[in-house]
Amino acid sequence: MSARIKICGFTRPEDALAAARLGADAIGLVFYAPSPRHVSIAQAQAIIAALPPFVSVVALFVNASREEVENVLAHCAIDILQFHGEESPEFCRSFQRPYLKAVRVQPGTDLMALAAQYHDARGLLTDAFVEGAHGGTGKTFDWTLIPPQLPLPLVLSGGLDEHNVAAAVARVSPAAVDVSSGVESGKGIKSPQRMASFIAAVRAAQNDVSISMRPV
Ligand SMILES: O=C(O)c1ccccc1NCC(=O)[C@H](O)[C@H](O)COP(=O)(O)O
Repeated sequence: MSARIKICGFTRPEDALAAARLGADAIGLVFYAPSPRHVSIAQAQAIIAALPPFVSVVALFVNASREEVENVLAHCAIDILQFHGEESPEFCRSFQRPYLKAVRVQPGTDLMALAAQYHDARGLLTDAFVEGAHGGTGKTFDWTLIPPQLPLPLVLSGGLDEHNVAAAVARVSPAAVDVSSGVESGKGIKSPQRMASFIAAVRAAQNDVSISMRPV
């Protein structure tokens, strides 16, 4: 099955519409105030309103309160929640919505144990561990730290771009890839050219089934 493509960190409706037209499966909205990609509820509503049908909207939080998450859910048409901090499994599953749990991977990270704890997640999103940052860093991590038998769908992220995503897909055969910095021309400003190149690279990698390593 082909890897789904999520592009994260939109701040402008026109960029999200361009992503959808280019074939992105999902767009991510960052509800985390310290991020340069943070969106308000009004911005999120405008971005969502610009999308055609059948593009999933992912709302990203970092250690948000229950009230913050519920406020976003009350005002925006969100399909999937993404928890990018130290949220407990109980917190993640308490909204009765599909969710992704993000994990910042470094040597010693036990992804099998995390997959067991967050067993009802729609997927485990693996990002790079960077001291003092929660995400959107543009940094890659060592993909060999991902166990081949991970029991949850893998959403690979962290420093992906049009130049390395084909190798990433070939190496770990993720269920989905997630990118932010790697398709930008500025923080929160997505480049249509870079998004097109990224999506083309994912699709091209998948046509070369001979180099896929993860069993389906
Ligand atoms: O994008 C941000 O600014 C951000 C801030 C805090 C937590 C998560 C954030 N983004 C999360 C994403 O989903 C990114 O797509 C993921 O971290 C990969 O980012 P990048 O390495 O820039 O592609």
